[in-house]
Amino acid sequence: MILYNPFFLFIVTIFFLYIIRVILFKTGLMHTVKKICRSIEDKFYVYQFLRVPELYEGVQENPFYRKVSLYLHSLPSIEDSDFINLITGKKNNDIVLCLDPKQSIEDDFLGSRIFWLNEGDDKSDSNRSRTFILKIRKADKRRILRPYLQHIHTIADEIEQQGKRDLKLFMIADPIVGGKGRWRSVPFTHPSTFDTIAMESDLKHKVKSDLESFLKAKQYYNRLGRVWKRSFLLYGPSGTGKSSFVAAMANFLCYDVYDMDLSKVPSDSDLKSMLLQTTTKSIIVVEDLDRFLIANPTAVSLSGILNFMDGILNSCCTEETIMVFTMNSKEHVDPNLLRPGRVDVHIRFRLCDFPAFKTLASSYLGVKDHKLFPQVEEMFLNGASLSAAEIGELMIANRNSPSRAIKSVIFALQTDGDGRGCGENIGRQLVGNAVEGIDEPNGVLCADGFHTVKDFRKLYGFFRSKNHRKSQPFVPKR
Ligand SMILES: Nc1ncnc2c1ncn2[C@@H]1O[C@H](COP(=O)(O)OP(=O)(O)OP(=O)(O)O)[C@@H](O)[C@H]1O
Ligand SMILES: [Mg+2]
Repeated sequence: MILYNPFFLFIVTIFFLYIIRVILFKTGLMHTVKKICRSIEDKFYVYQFLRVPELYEGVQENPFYRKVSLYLHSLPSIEDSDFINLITGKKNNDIVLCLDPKQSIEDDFLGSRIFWLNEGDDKSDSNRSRTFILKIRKADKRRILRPYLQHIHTIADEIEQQGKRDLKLFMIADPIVGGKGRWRSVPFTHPSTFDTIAMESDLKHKVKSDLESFLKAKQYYNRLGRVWKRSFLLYGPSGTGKSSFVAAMANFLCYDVYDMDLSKVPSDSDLKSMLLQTTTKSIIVVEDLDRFLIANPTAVSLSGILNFMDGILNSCCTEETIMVFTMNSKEHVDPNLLRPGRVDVHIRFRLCDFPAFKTLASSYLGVKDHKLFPQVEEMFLNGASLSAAEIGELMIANRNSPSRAIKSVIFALQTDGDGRGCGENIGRQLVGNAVEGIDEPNGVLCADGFHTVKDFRKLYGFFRSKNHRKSQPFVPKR
């Protein structure tokens, strides 16, 4: 009889509803129900799909892809994605969420729902690049598409300006895994900065202001009919900080790094297409160029390298290009390869001298002065020298005892200091890992034989007057 009691039936219904709610929310069923509801809802709308490929015509970089990527990765809804990659950010305790290929994400704009799909890489087709697909209701398109795209531009620019972007290191992909002539990226977390590099501070300021004035000079380069490009050559013995300097430049500019390992580039045409794939706001680095040239490569020809250095291939890009070449010595390299205009800034990295040693002692050991310093100084003055890498290693190994660390450096200078630095560090105005000169914004830097900025300026002035060329005023744009 109780079964027909309305009160009892009410209680039972409530109980059942409660159980269903618990099942839906405590298990993944709710998610599935929502998905089904959404796919039913979708049947009532007509959608339009818009592709944002990373490359267009298979080779040239599409800057909008990068902006979309920045924008999507800043959306709070990324946390609700079914699959997400967790990657360590710039700081150690920073976790960055990164979209998985084939992953979709939702966005709301002006009251409309917009969907994005990360198409990822199509490994079966090496010409197909990564793509984002925008899915928008046709009914909403006229009203929101333009303002929405503008909104993406604005937000992405803001993120870039605030330096929130996580830097990437691009390397040439293994042809079997990543496709022929393609880049793959990993987070760039190199901690080197201009502050951590033992180098004359005046030189660091010159490099920084050179970079800054170059970035402001877009209109100036355009007016001259020149590709907006700046090339740096870092040369000097092993372990003197060339690669660390590249990382410091990238961290200073907040730019990605493209590690162009020429030995992995199969041909000149691949070199071209890989260059066109590089994105703006990045530094293209060619390490150990001298070794590559001496090895007499067959895959990439000298003219391929020259075209690359001249930036002809990048001339279709209106954005700035920064290239850095490193080498141990310029001795065996055709001077034509390093002529002014092809390489703008030559920075010479030297073995350590006493001031550089003191900088290292201060940063590695926290020691500004020590009773053993005069002995070390004398050894440097007598021509003994070690690279910053060698001294750094000794200091790290003995970091708990500064005296022991300095003694081990003295010992190494006695045994290894075989005069490599002899004549290098003595009698020079610039100390430590020194540059041979920094030019004016529209000029060229020192080549061999000009050891001071003054020398170079004299010669440069001579050429200018000879060619009856008037110096152009420097017009910063930004
Ligand atoms: N000037 C410097 N100041 C501080 N640390 C330095 C300096 N030079 C080198 N080091 C340290 O030595 C190590 C090696 O330096 P790095 O790889 O930059 O040298 P490199 O000139 O690129 O050598 P190689 O020519 O062999 O590639 C790094 O760990 C770096 O921190
Ligand atoms: Mg290096």
